[in-house]
Amino acid sequence: MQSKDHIFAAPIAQLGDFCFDQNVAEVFPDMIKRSVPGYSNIISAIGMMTTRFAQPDSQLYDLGCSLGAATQEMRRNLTQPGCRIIAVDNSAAMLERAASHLAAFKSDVPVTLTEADLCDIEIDNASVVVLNFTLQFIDPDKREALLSKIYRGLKPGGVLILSEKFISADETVNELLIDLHHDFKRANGYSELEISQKRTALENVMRPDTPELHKTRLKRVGFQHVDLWFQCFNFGSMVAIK
Ligand SMILES: Nc1ncnc2c1ncn2[C@@H]1O[C@H](C[S@+](CC[C@H]([NH3+])C(=O)[O-])CC(=O)[O-])[C@@H](O)[C@H]1O
Ligand SMILES: O=C(O)C(=O)Cc1ccccc1
Repeated sequence: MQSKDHIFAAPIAQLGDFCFDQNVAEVFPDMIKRSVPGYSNIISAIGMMTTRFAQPDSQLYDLGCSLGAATQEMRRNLTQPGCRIIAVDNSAAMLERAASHLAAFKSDVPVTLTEADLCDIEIDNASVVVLNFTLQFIDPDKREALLSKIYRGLKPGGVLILSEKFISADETVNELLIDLHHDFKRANGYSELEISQKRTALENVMRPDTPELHKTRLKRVGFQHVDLWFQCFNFGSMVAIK
């Protein structure tokens, strides 16, 4: 049985910053499905891109893996021999549950779960790197260094799939996309209170960039081919090829 997300359902007197603790890990599959438009389409496409971009005897990275949804989809779609998936998160609660979720599926592909800050890990011999809604939680001043490290760790022809919440440079469109996202959450059963409390809790921890900034930065660190391949409201996914 999967637990339903009621984290922001009751009024919270002293609303702290959102964090990926045990309570969030417990309800995470329900939370992400009801909160992120296009999430399941993006997970499927990560599998499809794995089939295309994985190179024999290389490493695949799932950075900010949470419960390992992208890891599982990569593992299921991996056809090349000699590969290994490295799934990294800095939340112990998430990794604990990721281990049991992944153990529920049979697979010959080795997966290493690593508890670490993405800013401290090494990336090497990589053919596929996934940042699925994770870069938005990294300190904005550290984003370019992280992307540069990923670029250097990728093999020629390797791919980075970068999914994010976006802001729009046009204020009117920005407000429209935020409103449409709130409509999406309402349609998925979240109340006004849940929507507004979560919005406040996320303010200091999730700092989205514009798609234009993402594209310029990916090119600046060296990626030759960069574009958006999916967008639904203010959520989307980019592909960057070395
Ligand atoms: N500095 C950091 N170092 C490592 N992990 C971090 C850091 N900051 C945040 N995280 C981790 O990044 C994940 C972001 S969720 C990713 C969903 C997943 N990719 C999915 O495809 O289901 C997205 C969301 O909840 O919107 C959380 O598990 C954090 O613990
Ligand atoms: O719920 C929201 O409003 C979001 O922006 C997405 C989200 C989903 C899961 C954890 C944190 C943020």
